[in-house]
Amino acid sequence: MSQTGLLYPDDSSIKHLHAKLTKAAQEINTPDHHLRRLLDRPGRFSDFSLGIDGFFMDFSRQRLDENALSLLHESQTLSNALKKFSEMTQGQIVNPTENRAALHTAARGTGPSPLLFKEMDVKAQMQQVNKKIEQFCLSVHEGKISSACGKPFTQAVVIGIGGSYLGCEFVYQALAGADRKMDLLFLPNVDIDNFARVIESIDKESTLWIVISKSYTTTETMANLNQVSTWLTNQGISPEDHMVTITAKGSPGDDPDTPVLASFHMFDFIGGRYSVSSAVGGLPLSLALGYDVFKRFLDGCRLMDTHVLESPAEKNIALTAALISIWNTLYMEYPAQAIIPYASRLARLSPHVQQLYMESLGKSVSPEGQPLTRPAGTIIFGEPGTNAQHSFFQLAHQGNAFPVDFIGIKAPGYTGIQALSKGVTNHQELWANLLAQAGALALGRSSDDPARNFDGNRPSTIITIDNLEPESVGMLLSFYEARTVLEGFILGVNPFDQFGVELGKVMAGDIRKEMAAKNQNPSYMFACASKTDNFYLDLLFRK
Ligand SMILES: O=P(O)(O)OC[C@H]1O[C@](O)(CO)[C@@H](O)[C@@H]1O
Repeated sequence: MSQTGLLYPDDSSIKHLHAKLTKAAQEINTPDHHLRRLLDRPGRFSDFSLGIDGFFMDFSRQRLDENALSLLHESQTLSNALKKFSEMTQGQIVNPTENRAALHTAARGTGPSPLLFKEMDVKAQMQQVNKKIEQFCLSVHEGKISSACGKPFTQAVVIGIGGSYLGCEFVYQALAGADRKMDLLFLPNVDIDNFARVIESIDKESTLWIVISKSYTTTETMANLNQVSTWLTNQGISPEDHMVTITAKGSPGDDPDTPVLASFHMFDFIGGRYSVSSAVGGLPLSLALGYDVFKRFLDGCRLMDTHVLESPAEKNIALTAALISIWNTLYMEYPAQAIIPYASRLARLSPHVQQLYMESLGKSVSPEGQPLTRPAGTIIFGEPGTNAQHSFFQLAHQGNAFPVDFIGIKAPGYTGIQALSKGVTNHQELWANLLAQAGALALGRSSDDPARNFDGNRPSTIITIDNLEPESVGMLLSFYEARTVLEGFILGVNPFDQFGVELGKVMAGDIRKEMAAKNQNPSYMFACASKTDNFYLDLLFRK
């Protein structure tokens, strides 16, 4: 299949489509295409919304019309994005720069059975890992596996960074309503105060440490592992008696002689930012909430996977969202995108999607190494509503506009007594604000006082899920994964490599060597390549 993408430089059909999309954007930027006018069109809401059981997406307040949407679908056709997505779930090499497949979908059972990859039955291997997780967690919960101090494990701390914790933290917080079997804490940052906060919050005698690192070389994670091990030993606890690892087969951490309570494999064909449905999420979430909850989360992921694989393009929710993202970034030229869940339990969704999207699409060359016509991707940020209204929505309404994904939950987790204030419950108040914000951004309100004038015409999508049960959270996670991957395929980038994170690591290594020399020899004179760095090291080490 010939490779192409919306950002490919030399494809004449792409150039022609790009010109049509650019013209369509110019039309949308005319007064008779203000959202006030678009929203008045007959059938606007029904034609610009899509849904499946448990997941509804209303994009009627996005600044596009039938013409623009139809042209955007042409970009999907030209790039064969949906076909490529399907091939991805079957184990084809979709990460050519690392010669890898991307089989995060197989971790929840999506794709053919058996799913053979390099003579390995991938699904069978993953089911084996999940079986091991289920059995280990049951033993911990039943006290058959307990701490070296003879106590049951009641808390677990994930030592991991990036995709080795962000997705897990998002899902753990989202599922806060589930019966908690253990508390889960996270130690991602090498900042010693992150460690300090964690040890203040745990009982060391009943805490299990979960080291998660696909490479087992990430400096921060290895430094935290060393810090925790040193602290435990100093506290009279043998680290290996309170530790499990999750790492790739053959990584430095995958040493059968490493004495830990248990070790679980992750696979090199699952990238960190796509790994929460693998053991990376499976073990911590099953320890905290029970394996059945994790299994229900996987069921939700698979439901959305199936929709993306089986629905026709014009009914495809994740594809449509990917096309809208491309439209807003490339043609409407918005500077960023916000994810604003009107649910405090989804507070960690945008940090997870930040890595998922920006580490996947923040590229400037095609998988074949061709410079793209412009760098891909945009900035993702977000906070829960209604908090965001009292933080940065001033700019959303009257400043440099940006599109918003509003996420609403039909039924909150809390089912206790609910007071009425101004005649409504708090959950209803939450929804009143969500709907009002989307409306105000779209419609605005004219005023003779310029400071009080709202020009509106500011785009948003409203995503509604039934609740914060595991299945709903799984659908939401898979939706953003699929939206990211499809956008990458359509643009013509490899969504699965991340060489951009390497230079900083190398330069930190050079500075680290200078610091280590000083620690060895206090009279050492810093000799960083950069005089600025020498200034800061002198400052840092000055007594
Ligand atoms: O799981 P590892 O190998 O420690 O990597 C942690 C994170 O660091 C990154 O590799 C970026 O440096 C992410 O892609 C990854 O999720």
